[in-house]
Amino acid sequence: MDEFDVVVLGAGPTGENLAERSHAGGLSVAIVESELVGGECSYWACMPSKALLRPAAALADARRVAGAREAVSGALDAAAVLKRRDEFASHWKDDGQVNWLEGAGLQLVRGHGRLDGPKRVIVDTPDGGQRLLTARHAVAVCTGTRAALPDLPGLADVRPWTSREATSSGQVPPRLAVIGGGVVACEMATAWRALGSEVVLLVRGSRLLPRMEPFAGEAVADSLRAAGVDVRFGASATEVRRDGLVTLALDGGDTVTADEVLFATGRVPATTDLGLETVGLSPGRPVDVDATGLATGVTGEWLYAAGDVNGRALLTHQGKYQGRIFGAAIADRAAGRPLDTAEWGRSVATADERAVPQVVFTDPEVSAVGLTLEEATQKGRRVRGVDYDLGNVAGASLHADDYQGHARAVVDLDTETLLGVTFVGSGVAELLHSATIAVVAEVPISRLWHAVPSYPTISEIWLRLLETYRN
Ligand SMILES: Cc1cc2nc3c(=O)[nH]c(=O)nc-3n(C[C@H](O)[C@H](O)[C@H](O)COP(=O)(O)OP(=O)(O)OC[C@H]3O[C@@H](n4cnc5c(N)ncnc54)[C@H](O)[C@@H]3O)c2cc1C
Ligand SMILES: NC(=O)c1ccc[n+]([C@@H]2O[C@H](COP(=O)([O-])OP(=O)(O)OC[C@H]3O[C@@H](n4cnc5c(N)ncnc54)[C@H](O)[C@@H]3O)[C@@H](O)[C@H]2O)c1
Repeated sequence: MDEFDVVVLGAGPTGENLAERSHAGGLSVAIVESELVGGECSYWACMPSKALLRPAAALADARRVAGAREAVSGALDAAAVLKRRDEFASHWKDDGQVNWLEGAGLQLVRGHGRLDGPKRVIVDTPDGGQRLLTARHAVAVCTGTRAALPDLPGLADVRPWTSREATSSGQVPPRLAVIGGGVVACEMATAWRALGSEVVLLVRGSRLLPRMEPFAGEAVADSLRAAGVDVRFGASATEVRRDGLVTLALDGGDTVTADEVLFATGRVPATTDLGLETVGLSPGRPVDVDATGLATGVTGEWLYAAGDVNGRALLTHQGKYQGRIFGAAIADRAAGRPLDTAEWGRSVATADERAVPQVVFTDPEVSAVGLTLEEATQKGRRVRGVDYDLGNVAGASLHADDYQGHARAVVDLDTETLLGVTFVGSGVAELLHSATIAVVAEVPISRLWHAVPSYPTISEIWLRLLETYRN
C-alpha cells in the first residue's frame, strides 16, 4: 500500500497544475496517468491543432498585404506542416513532461486509476498488476473528456475520425466530411482545407460557433466558403457506411462521399470507468464541484474534480486555473489554514463564471471573453451592445489590405463596466487579454477612457468602442 497526502487522477494540463500547487503547499502527491503525461491538449488537441493552423494563418496574412503578396507563390507545403505538427506533439512521447513532473517532486504512477471508496484509488498498472494508493487528505479527479460520437447506424464500421485523428493524421485526405458546427469543426475544416482537402462541413443547426456572438460564426462561415469549403446548414447525417470511401446519407435525401469523416460533435466526461459509484456519484456524468473544487454530494471534504471533467469550462487555460486554485485550497485545508472564498478570492475559481476567455484559431480569428449580448440579456442585466467595424481602425488597415473584422463590447448600464467583449478579425487573438483584464477587474468605462491604445495598432479598437458608447 502507498500513502500520499494527495492522489491526482489524470496528468493532463489540469492534473499537472493541481498536483504542482498541492505539492508547493507542502503535500506529497502521486499523479496517475493511463496514457501520456500532458493529456489531450499536448498530443491530440490544442498543440497539434494550432500547429496545423498557424502555417495557414501566416500564409493568409502575407497574402493580405500588397508587396508581401507578390513574394508568396504556391500552396502550403503539407509535408512540412505535418512534420512541424509532429514536433509540437513531441512525436506523441511524454519524456519531457515526465522529466518536469519528477523535477517538481511529484510521483508518477502509470496506469488506469479508479476510486475504491473514500480516499482510496486502485491503479491497473501496465504490467497487469494492481496498486492501491491511499490519500491522507484529498483525491482529485482530472481525467478530462473524450470525443462524443452520435448513435448513428453504421458508425462503428466506418472508422470515423474524432479530434484525435483530425489532429494527428499523417495524410491529407483528398475529401474530408466534417460533422458539427462548434470550435473543433470550424478549426479542423480550416486546417485541412488549407492543407489541400476538399471539405464539406455538415452543420445540424443554422449557424457556426453557436455559443459566441452571431457575427463570429457568420464571418467564419463566409470565409470558409470563400476558401472553397462546402458549408451546409440544417444538414444531419442519418446513416453512414464505408465501402473504401465513406458515404453519408443526409436527412434531406442527399448523400455525401468522402475519404474520411470527422465527427466534431462535442465531448463526454471521462468518468465511465472511474469507480464514482463507490463514493455515491454517477458514472458517465461530469463531477459537479463547488467553487473551491470540492465534489458536491460527497461528505468529508476530500474529493475534488478539476478541468474538463467537471464541465465548468472545457478549455486548457481554465483547467490550469482551476488546478492552481483548487491545488492551493487542498493544501490550505490540509494545513488547517482558512480559505478565502469571497468572490474573486484566493480559493475560488470565480473566473469560470464571469470571465472565460477563448480564442478560435479560424481565419478570421475569433476571440471572446465573458458574456455575449444575448447571454447578458437572458441573465436579466441592463446592457448595451457596442459595435464597431475593425476595418475602420488605422492599425487594422495597416495590418491587412481591406481588413475585415468586427468587435462588440457588452456594457452593463448599471455599473458602466464590461460584461463581455468579442473580436473577429486577423490578429485579434493577442487582443483578447486586454479585454479579459477589463472584465475581471471590472474597470469602469470612465477609467478605460484613460487607457490609451498605441497608434497605429489594432488595439485602437478600444478607443473606437468607447467613443461609440459615449456618443
Ligand atoms: C481538437 C481540440 C482542440 C482544442 N484546442 C484548444 C485550444 O486551442 N485551447 C484551449 O484552451 N483548449 C483547447 N481544447 C480543449 C482542451 O484540450 C481541454 O480543455 C484540455 O485538454 C483539458 O485538460 P484536462 O487536463 O482537464 O483533461 P485532458 O487533457 O483530457 O487530460 C486528462 C488526462 O487524464 C488521463 N486519464 C483519464 N482517465 C484516467 C484514469 N482513469 N486513470 C488515469 N488517467 C486517466 C488521460 O489519459 C489524460 O491524460 C481543444 C480540444 C480539442 C478536442
Ligand atoms: N480554440 C479553442 O479554444 C478550442 C478548440 C477546440 C476545442 N475546444 C473546446 O473543446 C470542446 C469541444 O469542442 P467541440 O467542437 O467538439 O464541441 P462543441 O460542443 O463546441 O460543438 C459540438 C457541435 O456538434 C454539434 N452536434 C452535436 N451532436 C451532433 C450530432 N449528433 N449531429 C450533428 N451535430 C452534432 C453541436 O450542435 C455543436 O455545434 C469545446 O468546449 C471547446 O471549447 C476549444
